Amino acid sequence: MEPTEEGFYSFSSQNSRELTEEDNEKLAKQTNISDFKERKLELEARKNWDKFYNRNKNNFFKDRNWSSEDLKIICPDIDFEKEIKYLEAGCGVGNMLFPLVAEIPKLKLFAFDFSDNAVKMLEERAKELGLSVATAVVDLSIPSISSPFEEQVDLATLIFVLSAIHPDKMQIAAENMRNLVKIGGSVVVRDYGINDHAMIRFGREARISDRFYVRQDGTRAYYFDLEELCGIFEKAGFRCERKEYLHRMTINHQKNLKAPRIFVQARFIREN
Ligand SMILES: C[S@@+](CC[C@H](N)C(=O)[O-])C[C@H]1O[C@@H](n2cnc3c(N)ncnc32)[C@H](O)[C@@H]1O
Repeated sequence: MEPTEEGFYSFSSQNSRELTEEDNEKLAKQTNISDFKERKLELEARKNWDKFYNRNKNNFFKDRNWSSEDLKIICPDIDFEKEIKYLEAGCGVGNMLFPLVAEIPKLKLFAFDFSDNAVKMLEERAKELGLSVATAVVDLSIPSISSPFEEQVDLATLIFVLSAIHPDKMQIAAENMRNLVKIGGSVVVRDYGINDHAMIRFGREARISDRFYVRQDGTRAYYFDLEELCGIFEKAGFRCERKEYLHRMTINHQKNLKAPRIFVQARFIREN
């Protein structure tokens, strides 16, 4: 585990991290919210993300500048010199899509999110940049959605999206992704992993169910076990081509704080 830059190291593995005694103490103090509040959060999921984007505009998530290099490693067989139909599913304001197309200009772009505000902000940025992006407002957790686009894509990404969906509806989301991607096409997922620092840090009255939490602003986050993530996509008709936990340690020397971030990352290929 060599530092890759000051205060930061990074590696990937097939295992998440072991919990420390301190982590276990923090987890033991977490308590569940009521069933009533859980149902309310589900009913208001779209509204809460819409409010999130209204409040934060496009300033919250940073452009994911790792996107093109990482995608080329995850999908070495895809020829990015050719036109590739690429969909950012759960696009937010396009923090994956914009840096990606800056590096891979031949991408044909598609994007959707269930937050109207997010999609509007993405459209504005696309217009400023003179980029053509087919956009739609789509809720991935509704069974059997019909594709808002005329064509199925070669490659789709779900970046920190599935974790925002209720675990009971993740299977539906994966099945919907199958309809959006052509046979042989890929879905690349990056999301929060079990035992991530942020999962341990939640306090009382924030746990909805096992590894599923609500933030102060009403948005939710699930922390995945890698095998569980693969199971969801395999059941939806995908083959898992690659899977890993990504380990990142951010260190604040001044405050003497360490934040061991854990993400899951996988590539699924539509089989039939
Ligand atoms: C953490 S943000 C990530 C946004 C973007 N992918 C990125 O990398 O910055 C999660 C996104 O998922 C969207 N989302 C949550 N549930 C969704 C659903 N059921 N259908 C479509 N989008 C959803 C939210 O509106 C939000 O934009």
